[in-house]
Amino acid sequence: MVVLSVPAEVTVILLDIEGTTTPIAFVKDILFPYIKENVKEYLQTHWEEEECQQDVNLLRKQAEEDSHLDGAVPIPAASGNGADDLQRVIQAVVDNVCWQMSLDRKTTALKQLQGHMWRAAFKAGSMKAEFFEDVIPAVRKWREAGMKVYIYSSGSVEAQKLLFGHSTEGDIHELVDGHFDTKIGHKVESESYRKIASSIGCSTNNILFLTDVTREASAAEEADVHVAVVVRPGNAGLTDDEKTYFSLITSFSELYLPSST
Ligand SMILES: CSCCC(=O)C(=O)COP(=O)(O)O
Ligand SMILES: [Mg+2]
Repeated sequence: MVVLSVPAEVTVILLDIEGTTTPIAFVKDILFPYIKENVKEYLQTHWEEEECQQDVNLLRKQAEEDSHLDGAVPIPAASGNGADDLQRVIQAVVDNVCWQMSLDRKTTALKQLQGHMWRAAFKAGSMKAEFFEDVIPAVRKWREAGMKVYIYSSGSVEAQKLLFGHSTEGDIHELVDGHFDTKIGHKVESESYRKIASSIGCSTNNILFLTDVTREASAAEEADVHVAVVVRPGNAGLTDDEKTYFSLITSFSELYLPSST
């Protein structure tokens, strides 16, 4: 088995979710289709609620920022004049969400609505989050060795907590010390990793970030964060240069903590 030694200065392990702790297939085949199939009904049912209105307002603001993009879908304000007008606005929100999802966009607006929609499915028990089988034992071991474990995903913090609270292995939220999402900044921007370190109260070189996306690994590395790229079944392939440049692991069990036995 390949072993990657974790530098002694590392005290925090920061984990991506999709493609790292969790199969991309779970996200693409279960989480995302749930949104596409239910978004219209969700909006119709929850439209009058404060939370739903905040989600729509954020999506509308994002749509304004996206107006220069090819295929962008604007979201008009509701005039308050009748059911037809309301249905027109709801359809625009649906089309905007589907357009963003077709591009796998990671905007805070999209991720916030998705998190609110998944809440019902997870709480009803009709959806359970999948984790690769090495993840939970490894995280337990790291914590026993004194490591802190944080999550940094484009999925909203609320959605992340749903995944850890409703997994196929039960409620495992206590394995995580804290969560970050795109509200702290985008995962391909190095400043996000500096802000995360500052929020945790450590230096960037105390963090080891595990992700499947090399652009995220490069951004973290630029901020002096240690990185390893996680190669999982179903992940996008890496170029030969990426394979040579980055430390690669195929399972969390390949990480060796000098402080553990
Ligand atoms: C709570 S994760 C839901 C999946 C998701 O929406 C997503 O964008 C995953 O992105 P990641 O940064 O974990 O690769
Ligand atoms: Mg990922």
